[in-house]
Amino acid sequence: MGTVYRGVAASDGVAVAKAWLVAPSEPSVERVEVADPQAEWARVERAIAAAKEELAALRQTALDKLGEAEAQLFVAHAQMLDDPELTGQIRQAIEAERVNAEWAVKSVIDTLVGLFDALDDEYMRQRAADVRDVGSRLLRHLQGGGGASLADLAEPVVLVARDLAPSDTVQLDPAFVRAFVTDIGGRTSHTAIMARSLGIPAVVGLGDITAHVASGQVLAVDGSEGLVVVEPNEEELARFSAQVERQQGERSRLAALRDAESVTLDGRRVEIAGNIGTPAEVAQVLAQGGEGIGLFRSEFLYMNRDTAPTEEEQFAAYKEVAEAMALRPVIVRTLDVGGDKGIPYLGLPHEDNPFLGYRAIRVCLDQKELFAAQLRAILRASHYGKLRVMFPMIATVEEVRAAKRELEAAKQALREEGVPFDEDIEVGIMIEIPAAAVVADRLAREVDFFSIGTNDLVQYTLACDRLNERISHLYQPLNPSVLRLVKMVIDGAHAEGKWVGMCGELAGDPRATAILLGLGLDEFSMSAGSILKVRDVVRNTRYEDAKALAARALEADTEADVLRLVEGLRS
Ligand SMILES: C=C(OP(=O)(O)O)C(=O)O
Ligand SMILES: [Mg+2]
Repeated sequence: MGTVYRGVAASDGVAVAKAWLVAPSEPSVERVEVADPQAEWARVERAIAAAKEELAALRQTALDKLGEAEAQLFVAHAQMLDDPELTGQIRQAIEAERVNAEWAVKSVIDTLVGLFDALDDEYMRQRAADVRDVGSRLLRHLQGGGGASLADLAEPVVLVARDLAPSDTVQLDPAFVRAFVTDIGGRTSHTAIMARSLGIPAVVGLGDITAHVASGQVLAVDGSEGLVVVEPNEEELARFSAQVERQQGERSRLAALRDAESVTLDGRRVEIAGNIGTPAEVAQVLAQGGEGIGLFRSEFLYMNRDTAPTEEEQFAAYKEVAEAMALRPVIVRTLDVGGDKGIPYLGLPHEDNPFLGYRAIRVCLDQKELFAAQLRAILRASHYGKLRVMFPMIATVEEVRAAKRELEAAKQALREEGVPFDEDIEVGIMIEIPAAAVVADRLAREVDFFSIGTNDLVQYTLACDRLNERISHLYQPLNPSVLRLVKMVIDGAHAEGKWVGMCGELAGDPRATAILLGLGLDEFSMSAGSILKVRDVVRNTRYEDAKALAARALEADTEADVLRLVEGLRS
């Protein structure tokens, strides 16, 4: 039998392929005295040129696949290699100590990383990670070239990594990357969300899988169960291969649902939409038959750059999405910064409890100019499609009123300037804080719709950090406590004639679909890769049965009991 490891099921699907260790433990670098320091420096110059070429290619890939914001990261890395401060220190180390290039690069990079790390500040830690990334790239080129680059993959593999850096994820080609498994991360970490949107099976939070696997070993991965089998025996291999085949058949069956209606057997219609972070992701949502965009995480436009995007830049991005979706609805969520989403130039202070701190709507209501630029951009773009605006992290009725006042002020200014926008643009809020769920009946009077953000709602309800794998057993989206809150939200909105969507990861979990239908959810928004699976469940469920199931789930004692109820309905 192969050795079995269990982690967090992050992205559905099974795969069998050889392991490929990403950035295996740093190549060892020895200190060697050299006779010709000039020749060593020339080696560094060649390595820098090669690294910059590689970064330019990465930037182009990021631009094509993800958009300008992500591409900026690679520009920043290339700039670091041009920084005379950095290159000067490397050169000096070579000349003064008469040491080999590798040693000089490693010691300069290590010192810099140490300095940044010691500052205990989110921005500086990110800088440290960037410097480390640039340093490893340089070392790789000094030690004989780009052999370890993911872009060079030529056969199907399972990636094995501590975590995946942006420069890794951007290169993932589903044709070669059959699955990935990582030491750290939870179901809602960015790596996991990325895996689901690419439709790649993944298991994360495995602890130290990188220490137990060598490149070339065969791995069988079950992303739905969170299982990894290292060197499976024949019997296991046969079982997994049969599953892979079934999965391929299932994929073609689901593809036929691309243009089908999202309607239950007894006629209840819901909307199934996609979540995106950049305009480039719209294509994936449309390819999977998404009926709208239920969440455009606008903060991605603000990341990996040194200043906030201007009103014009934002306008262009929102307009692009509005037009690409034609008249299908698009919900733009205003800036959700803070917590796990750092944006250094906004000058957010260091906080002991960032998830309970200065973030999202709290920042926007405080930094009014930042907010106004975004609201103007969204309103202007609303003229070109069917945009809706949504405020994140609402805890109180006053916050909604204050946010709406800012929106009204932006509208008034545009009217005075004669700039066209959709006067009837719908306004909604995220329900992701338990306080908001509890007073949903009151909040419903203030807005046109709600969208439930279960990623945060679950962490706040169970007091369980969504990124902490040590307590991932407590991160229970189907815990009856969460379901009861969801019910309060839906009932509160419906009583006021308002509709309710869900854009947290639970909306894309087919195990939850029948319960959410039964609770009365009107719109489901998820990673593109889940759309067809959820539509399939909707089309095979009777609304009347779903209501009965939901009623029983609300009375269950535990999440495990809820899951057993779901299994009962399915079998
Ligand atoms: C959709 C959500 O927002 P994010 O994951 O961006 O915090 C959520 O909290 O469920
Ligand atoms: Mg959230």
